[in-house]
Amino acid sequence: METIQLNIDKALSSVTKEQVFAYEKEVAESMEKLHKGTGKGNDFLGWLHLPSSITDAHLSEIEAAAKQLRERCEIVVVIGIGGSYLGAKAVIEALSDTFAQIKGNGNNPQVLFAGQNIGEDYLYELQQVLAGKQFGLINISKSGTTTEPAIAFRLLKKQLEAQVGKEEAKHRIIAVTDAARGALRKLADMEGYKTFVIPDNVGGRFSVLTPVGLLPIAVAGFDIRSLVSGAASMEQLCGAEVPFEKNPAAIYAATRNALYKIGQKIEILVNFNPKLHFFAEWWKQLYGESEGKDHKGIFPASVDFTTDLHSMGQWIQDGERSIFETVLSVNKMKYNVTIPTDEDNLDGLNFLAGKRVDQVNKMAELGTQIAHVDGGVPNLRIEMPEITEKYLGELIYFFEKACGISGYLLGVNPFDQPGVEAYKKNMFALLEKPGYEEETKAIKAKL
Ligand SMILES: O=P(O)(O)OC[C@H]1O[C@](O)(CO)[C@@H](O)[C@@H]1O
Repeated sequence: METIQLNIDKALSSVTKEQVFAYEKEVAESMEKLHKGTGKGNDFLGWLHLPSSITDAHLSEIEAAAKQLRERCEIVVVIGIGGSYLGAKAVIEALSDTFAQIKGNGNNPQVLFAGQNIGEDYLYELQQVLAGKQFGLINISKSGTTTEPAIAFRLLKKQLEAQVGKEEAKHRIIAVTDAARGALRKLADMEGYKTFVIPDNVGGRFSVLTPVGLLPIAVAGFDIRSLVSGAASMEQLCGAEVPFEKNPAAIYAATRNALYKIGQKIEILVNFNPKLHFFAEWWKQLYGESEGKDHKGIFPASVDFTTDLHSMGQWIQDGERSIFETVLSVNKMKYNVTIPTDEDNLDGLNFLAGKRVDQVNKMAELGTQIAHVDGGVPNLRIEMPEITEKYLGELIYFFEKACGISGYLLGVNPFDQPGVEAYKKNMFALLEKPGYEEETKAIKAKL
């Protein structure tokens, strides 16, 4: 059976296989911390066995709720930020027709996103798009108090109620939040919205395989069962009992830490397929929030090739040697486009006539790998047979498991994010939120 494959051969000119394998014992200890729940942040390990423990009844409930929204709405706006946004966005973008918003999306509603920024023009333009449309809302917030989604929900809830009335609006709003706590839970219970629970022991960035990701993905018309079963097969392949050399999550975590140790402090997740752009955004939150603490951590960056070879390519080839690349490579395209011959051949490209566009892309990929490795950029490669729900599920779990191991190798708590509170505190102080009087005084003195 085909699965995603990790290949670290082209990183081994910078670190040796021995340096990677020297992590075997520490990886085993990290793995044990995850599986026995003895490490830092052990109250947030609910993602570890999530794929294999999701029940058929749970998936059916999500599918039924998605069906309700799909029947009533031509547009569904998913409101959320960070882990309450990026997983669904990543999977939907990867699986969707790139031009679905122009072409229409068959029987599927358009899925739009809000609450992932505080852009006034973004919200205004979204409200205009929704005016006169049959739309619904999925409001996702674990805490229920995050400012960005709360502002978007206020605006869009009002608009929806004005357009269809309070009673109908109730059937078009679903809340995904904490089981008992938080403002969104309170509001949903008060208004009688359908709700789904984000388990207490699953942090935002590890929540894509809960209703946080599964509900929007099902609304968009994709197969959540296949996504979960892909993740479940990776749960086995990355299990605690799988030996180090055969365990892709262990090898990935060890290699990136070995590289970090020799000064490769930036990891660039590379794709050669624009559909994976938002997958990298999801990955950046996963690794950035998990590892960037105690003044440590690999900085997770991303590029879309070949697009960014014409902008960032120079830096990557020739800039400071503090980077390594992890390339997401997709074997098989969905469609077949052949380059035509041209009588005049003014662009000199007739040597490509009859070749598929993807053959050119694959040679760009290989050429880039060789150039970057020659230029001193270690290269890890993850091959994906094709972009389907199953392989995205595998990739998600692979990165989650490796992230848990890697965070423990680094010696941090991979499951908290205390640093993100700093901007919130200042923003509230500047906005003179009641209760922030002291902070307001202090911050104003700095202006
Ligand atoms: O789901 P919530 O509670 O609105 O949080 C959204 C995001 O905000 C953070 O808490 C901090 O940015 C992330 O960890 C999380 O994914």
